[in-house]
Amino acid sequence: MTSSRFIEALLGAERPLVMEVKRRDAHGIDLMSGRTPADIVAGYEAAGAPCISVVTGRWFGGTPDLLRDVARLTELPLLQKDFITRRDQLETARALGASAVLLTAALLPASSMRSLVTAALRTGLTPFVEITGEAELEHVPHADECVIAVNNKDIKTREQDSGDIGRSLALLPALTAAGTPCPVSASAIDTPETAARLLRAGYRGLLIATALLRTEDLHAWPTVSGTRHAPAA
Ligand SMILES: O=P(O)(O)OC[C@@H](O)[C@@H](O)c1c[nH]c2ccccc12
Repeated sequence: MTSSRFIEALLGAERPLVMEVKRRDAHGIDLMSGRTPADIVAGYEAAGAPCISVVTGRWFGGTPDLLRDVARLTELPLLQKDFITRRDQLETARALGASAVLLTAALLPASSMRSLVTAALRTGLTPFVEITGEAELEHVPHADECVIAVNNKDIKTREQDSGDIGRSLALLPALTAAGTPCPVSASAIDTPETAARLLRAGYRGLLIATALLRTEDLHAWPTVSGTRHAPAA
């Protein structure tokens, strides 16, 4: 049993999508379309978001203030998405209102990953560890207390590729074997059908920004019970 509010919320959700607030996509294209963070958060809450991700990283037009603003708007557990490399950033994340923090395996030496996971847990934050390959799983301690997410895009090329959902499908058994209670697939999930396919494969959460910020109807995105009853694609 986990003591993580973030993990509990995802595991208990009818629509287990980590809905993301992201100002721009990787190509610099605006995703807000004139809406405020309050408009977006209200839409996400109405669609039953169990938790919300806030991109504070500059590549995507984010700032730490965006996290603070979203934290004032909602009680939902929040994930900070940025490039965390130092322990003091964990304290800051907590102070801004985060419940979980992104730790990106592709960008962190193994020793830093180990110490940041442990430090995050000690700070009361859930590590949201993002990987792109099986070898990166070796450096994740306390996996039973972490969300482990497969990034379908390549962070080293600043996510300018179109992504490969097959990566998530291939890595799910390794994630489960590593011991995370909450395997997540992140990035490049562009349609409700792709989302349903990943949930049917066994993912317990999906992290989506671009497609949700562009969708006309958040309620068209899958729910757990809808997915269970749908005929296999
Ligand atoms: O817009 P998408 O393709 O749905 O992707 C969301 C999310 O995975 C992406 O925003 C992301 C993945 N890793 C990051 C690291 C920092 C900031 C943002 C990210």
